Order: sequence, then structure tokens, then C-alpha cells
Amino acid sequence: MEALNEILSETQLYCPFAYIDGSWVAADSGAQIDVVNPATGEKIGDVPRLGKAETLRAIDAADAALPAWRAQTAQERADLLLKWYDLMLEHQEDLAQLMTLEQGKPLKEAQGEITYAASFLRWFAEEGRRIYGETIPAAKSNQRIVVTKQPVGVVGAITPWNFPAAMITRKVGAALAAGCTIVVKPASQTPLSATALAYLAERAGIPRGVFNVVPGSASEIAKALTTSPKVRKITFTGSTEVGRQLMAQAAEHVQKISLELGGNAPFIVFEDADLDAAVEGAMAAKFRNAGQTCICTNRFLVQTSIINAFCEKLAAAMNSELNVGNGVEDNVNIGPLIDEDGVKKVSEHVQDAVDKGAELLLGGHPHPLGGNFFTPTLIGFASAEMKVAHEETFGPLAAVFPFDDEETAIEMANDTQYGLASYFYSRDMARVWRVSEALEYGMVGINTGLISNAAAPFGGVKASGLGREGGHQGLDEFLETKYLCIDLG
Ligand SMILES: NC(=O)C1=CN([C@@H]2O[C@H](COP(=O)(O)OP(=O)(O)OC[C@H]3O[C@@H](n4cnc5c(N)ncnc54)[C@H](OP(=O)(O)O)[C@@H]3O)[C@@H](O)[C@H]2O)C=CC1
Ligand SMILES: O=C(O)[C@H](O)CS(=O)(=O)O
Repeated sequence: MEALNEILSETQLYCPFAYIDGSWVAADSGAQIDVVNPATGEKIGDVPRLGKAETLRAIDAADAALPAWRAQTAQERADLLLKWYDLMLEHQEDLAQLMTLEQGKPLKEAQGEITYAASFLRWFAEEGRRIYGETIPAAKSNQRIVVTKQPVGVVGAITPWNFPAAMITRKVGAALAAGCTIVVKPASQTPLSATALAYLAERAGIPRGVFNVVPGSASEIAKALTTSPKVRKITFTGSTEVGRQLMAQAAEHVQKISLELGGNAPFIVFEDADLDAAVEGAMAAKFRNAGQTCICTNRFLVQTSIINAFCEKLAAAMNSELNVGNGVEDNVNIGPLIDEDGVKKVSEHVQDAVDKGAELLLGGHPHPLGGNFFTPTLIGFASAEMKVAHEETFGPLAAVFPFDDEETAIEMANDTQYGLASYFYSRDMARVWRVSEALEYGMVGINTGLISNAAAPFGGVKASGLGREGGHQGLDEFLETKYLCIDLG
């Protein structure tokens, strides 16, 4: 295995440290977290394992940096975010290599994520210059009512491994544009993308203390963030289970909270759909990041009159288009799952479905490459009592559920605790409006399987979370509304 300094053209992008108050630091205890390549099991690097004491220092640094940062003009903050954006794109190849090595996604997807991640910095640089207030006609002639927006303050962020750069910039870009400062705890499996982002933020001139990265003990760091009165906002992306815990912890100091949690996306194909377009969308919505995104399709709901044709076309596309392997290899588009637990979960969902009557149409087992690789799998005649119907698979398993009519399809689609992303294909415009309005989800892809975009409000309802990221709504999560009542005497 080549060392990172032989792979990276900018070797300083490998930052095996935490970043607090503009300094690169080790853990007080000297403890470290090994970073392992999920494709090979080899160690590629390490970061310090920080705990409560270091996190409190990071919070203090963010608190100390807040007055000067919020006092900067929106334009000054935007200029720094745009410099950071430029540096991300300038170093896109290195950042993608780092991401593929620590997360496993194919290099082309990693390059795409860097573009996607950088787009949040540009989007919020521009949005930050349009934080408008308002005046309201007062009830008394000698009074004036003004509404202003101000930054929430110090933010605590915890991010997942599946989008190691985009889930950070989607939060940090908005927070900094709003005038907030932030402490980020990245996922322990993918910390190097986070520290590389901090290195580029420092190069861009983001002042010390504004953006801090604390890899380490999730529970200790989260407890420090949620029990500090200096932290006014918690933003989290990850599992619903952890999101519920953080929501409870944030209650002590009534911290604002945004939660981007799990999903169980339905992908409905009506008989009036363009079937070839639906299969193309299905491939995108299911197999992005080897199925490891919370907006990946978990259930294909297909009208019985076209289900055989859909399954045949989807199986053919899976066979001809999907190539499993190490993400650094050119022709690979399905990398490894993040770890053995990921493989176990997919295997469990497949076996459970087959035991309960599903038909195995393709794959159904770990890949011959072994390790964390899993064969893209298609099962037919899935039904509601199966685990895949109610749990998030987070892997390359396509489960097809039959339905007869629109009303049944909507009932099936909404029969989950989740409500993040949903998709459907139809060419009937009246049906498009009926189904869009009936689906209990934060996001609906209509005749498309790809919905991620910095300009759109990303987020869910029910157990998929609270709040939105991206769009102008994403900025509101880091702003407080202040009402001024002015008596002119
Ligand atoms: N809605 C969305 O936008 C997204 C949702 N997800 C969901 O997240 C799950 C997969 O991601 P995964 O990273 O495994 O999710 P986890 O919730 O396990 O981890 C997410 C982050 O939370 C941290 N964490 C773990 N336990 C705790 C705790 N007790 N207190 C505070 N923080 C904790 C992790 O740290 P550490 O790594 O150190 O354990 C990591 O940084 C799936 O359910 C997926 O759907 C994922 C991405 C986006
Ligand atoms: O932006 C996206 O596509 C999603 O955030 C992917 S995930 O990280 O939420 O799963």
C-alpha cells in the first residue's frame, strides 16, 4: 500500500491532527484512531482521539472567535468562503483520493462529492449576502417595528462517514455565512477528509477558532457539546438512533437542533411511466455510494402490470452496468461497504426476505472479492413483513414490491417511520400532483432518481429528522430572528 505522501500531490492535505483555534494538535492522552481502507483493510493513517477536555477548549476557541467573525460583513465572510471553494476545486484530485481511500467510494464518485461539497461553500457565500430583515406597519403611529436576523452563535456539528466532505461543508458553509463559529466532530471512519478541509480553510484565511475539527470519542465530544451553555446550536447527520439521543441531550440548554437522519425511500413505478427512464433512475437512486446514502431507494414499489418488464430491465442493467471492486480502479462503480457490520446488515436483509417468500433474482451474497464487498442484489415479490420494508438497508439491495393501484402504492410508500426522500415515475400530470401531495416525505423525486443539490432544502419528516440543509432554508437554521419595537416618543 503506497503511503499517502506518495499518493497525494499536496502531501500537507494529509493532516493526522485535530484542528483547534488555528493550531494542529494531538490528543491530551496521546490516544489515536487508526483510519482503515474499507477496500483492503489496510491502515492508511491516523488522527488523535480527543475527549471532553479538548472539546471544551475548542468550544472556548469558537466562543472567543465569534464576536470578530459575526462583526465581519457578509461580503467579507463570502470572500473567504469562496477562496475555500476555489482551494477545494484546485485540490479536487487529492481530496478525492483521500476520500476513496478512507470511505471506499469509487474515485469518480469521490470527485463528484468534492464538487458537490464545494458547491455548498459557494451557495452559502452568496446566500449569506441576502440575509434580509423586514419592517412591519406598527399599530401605533409613534412606533416602528423592525425584524432583524442575527447568527445563533457557537455551533456543534457531528457528521457521518458516507459523505465525508459534503456533510461537513453543508453545515459549515451555512454556519459561517450566517456569522456563526463551529466545532465539528467527523465520523471516526472518515476523519481525514475533515482535517483536509480544515487545512484548506486555514489556507483560505478563515480566522483561527471559527472552524474547529475534533476527531475522537463520539459520546464524550457530544456530551461536551450538548452540555455547554456556550453552544447554542447542534447539527447532526447520521442515524435516527443517535439523533434521538442528541435531541434529548440538547434539551438541557434548549439548544437549537437540526437532524438529518435515516431514511427508507420508496421508488414507485406506475404503469404509465417511461419504463426505460424509470430503470435509469432506479440505478442512480439505488446504487450511488453502493447504496450507502440515506436517500437511496430502499423499496421499489412497481405496478403489477409492468413488474415483470421492470425487473427484467433492472436485472439487465445491474448485470451490464455495475462493476464491484476497489474504488481506485478505473472501471469500478460499486466500492466496498464501510465495514463488516454493513455487509452483515445487507446479508441479513436478503436472507430475511428470502425466508419470508421473496424471490432472489440476482446476487444475494457477499462478493467473491471478500472483505466488505457485496454483490449487487435484486429480489422480487417483497412484502411488508420483511425487514427491508421497515429498516434502512444501507447497501446494494434492490427489493421490488408489487402493487395494484395508486391508493395502495401511496399507503405502502407512507408505511414507515421515516420520511426523508421518495421517488416516483409517471407521465400523468394529474397523478404527479396527487401523489406528490400524498407522500409523507421531505423530498420527492419525480421522474428522476437524483435529487441532491445545494440550492434545494434537503431534509425529512417523522423519524428522518428536523430542519433543512441547503437552499435558503439551510441558512435559517443558523440564524435567530430579533424583533425591534421602537417608540419614537
Ligand atoms: N439524513 C441524512 O442526511 C443522513 C443520514 N445518515 C444515516 O446515518 C446512518 C449511517 O451513518 P453512520 O455514520 O453509521 O451513523 P451514526 O449515527 O452511527 O454516526 C454518525 C455520527 O454520529 C457519531 N455518533 C455515534 N454514536 C454517537 C453518540 N452516542 N453520540 C453522539 N454522536 C455519536 C458518529 O461518531 P463515530 O464515527 O465516532 O462513531 C458519527 O460521527 C444511516 O442510518 C443513515 O441513513 C447518514 C448520512 C446522511
Ligand atoms: O446530499 C445527499 O445526497 C445526501 O446527503 C446523501 S446522505 O449523506 O444524506 O446519505
